[in-house]
Amino acid sequence: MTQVLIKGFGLIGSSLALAIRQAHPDVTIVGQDVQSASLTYALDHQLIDATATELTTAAPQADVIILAGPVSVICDDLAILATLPLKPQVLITDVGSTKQTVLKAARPLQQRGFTFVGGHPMAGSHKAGVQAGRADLFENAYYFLVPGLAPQSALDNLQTLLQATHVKWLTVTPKQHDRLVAQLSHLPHIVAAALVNQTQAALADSPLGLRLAAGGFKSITRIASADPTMWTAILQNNAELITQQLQAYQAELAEIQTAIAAKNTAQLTQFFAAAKTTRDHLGPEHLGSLPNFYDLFLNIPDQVGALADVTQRLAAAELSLVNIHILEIREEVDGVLQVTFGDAATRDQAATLLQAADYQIVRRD
Ligand SMILES: NC(=O)C1=CN([C@@H]2O[C@H](COP(=O)(O)OP(=O)(O)OC[C@H]3O[C@@H](n4cnc5c(N)ncnc54)[C@H](O)[C@@H]3O)[C@@H](O)[C@H]2O)C=CC1
Ligand SMILES: O=C(O)C(=O)Cc1ccc(O)cc1
Repeated sequence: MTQVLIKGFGLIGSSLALAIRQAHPDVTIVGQDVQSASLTYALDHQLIDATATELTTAAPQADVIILAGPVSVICDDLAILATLPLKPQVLITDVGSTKQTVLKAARPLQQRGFTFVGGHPMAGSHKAGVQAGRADLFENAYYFLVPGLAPQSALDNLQTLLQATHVKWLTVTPKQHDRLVAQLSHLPHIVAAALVNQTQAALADSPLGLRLAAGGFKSITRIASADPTMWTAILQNNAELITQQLQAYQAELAEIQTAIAAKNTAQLTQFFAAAKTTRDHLGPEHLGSLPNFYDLFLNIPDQVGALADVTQRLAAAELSLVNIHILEIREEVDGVLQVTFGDAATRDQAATLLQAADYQIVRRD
């Protein structure tokens, strides 16, 4: 029976596990993570069949190894794998957001004759952790494959294993990959985080400050909620290309600053018109890549039927939810219920409906 080892069992690792389970229920999935709570959750929810504590002992048993920790950890793991007595036919892959340093780190492994295929799903979320995992997270998204020295049969096997992700496969070189994602993903994350930090500082003396922000600020900065450890590793592993693109972006900002100072109406209008034309052709957010999901967190009383009451109210109003999850509930203490929706409008309608029924909404994101 095929055994798949997934090291780094967070958002991406758990979402891939769910997709593998869907298409290949007979595959044994072993999870490894530094956070034992993630593995307990994964076992409890049947995302994995077993846990592993050490790569050194788990990897030699595996037929497929998926490295899904932060990029820096993936590079370290590849160096360790090169020293282990792996199965000769093992297929090793990763999901890291950068590819040049990853492929470089895979060289010793390849020199020993093992097969490594670099991978990167262009879908995800600003949310981290095993509990955010979804089988349909990658639907319609592009999934980069960076074969390096791997034969076509290895790419075919990986695509078969991950067929339930319903991604669009795209084979690229490490450099092509890193250039594309520096511009489309890494630079936007820097811009979002910089905007949040600068706004926080600029409005520090305003009593309501950031809480006054409308939808525009929230949608352009959503990805600033992403995991800091993951993004530090990404920036360090794609530093050169990100630096070049940051310089080009700063030049764009300087140009618009000059146009504002010069009261150059034509240039200002052209600036927004060009962006609007390009953005309008991108299509709806849920098609193509980067699906999103929207959460409501509400207090629920420790009473039999509380969960059913919430779901019945939503069903009666024909508000469909993607997932529902009790975060904590202790005897005689209120619990927090996380209800996930496919779009912001449905989530907001659900919030209004539940508030009217005296449920307290503690957070939405
Ligand atoms: N979040 C996203 O939207 C996307 C992320 N990626 C890439 O996928 C990888 C994983 O990202 P996520 O799943 O989002 O992050 P995550 O934070 O949800 O999961 C990462 C997991 O790795 C574990 N981990 C960290 N160091 C470890 C170590 N030394 N040994 C074992 N486990 C370790 C963490 O405990 C965590 O559970 C990263 O390389 C990221 O760049 C790729 C596409 C999208
Ligand atoms: O949530 C979003 O919009 C993202 O941008 C997700 C994402 C994060 C990292 C990647 O390497 C790919 C996709």
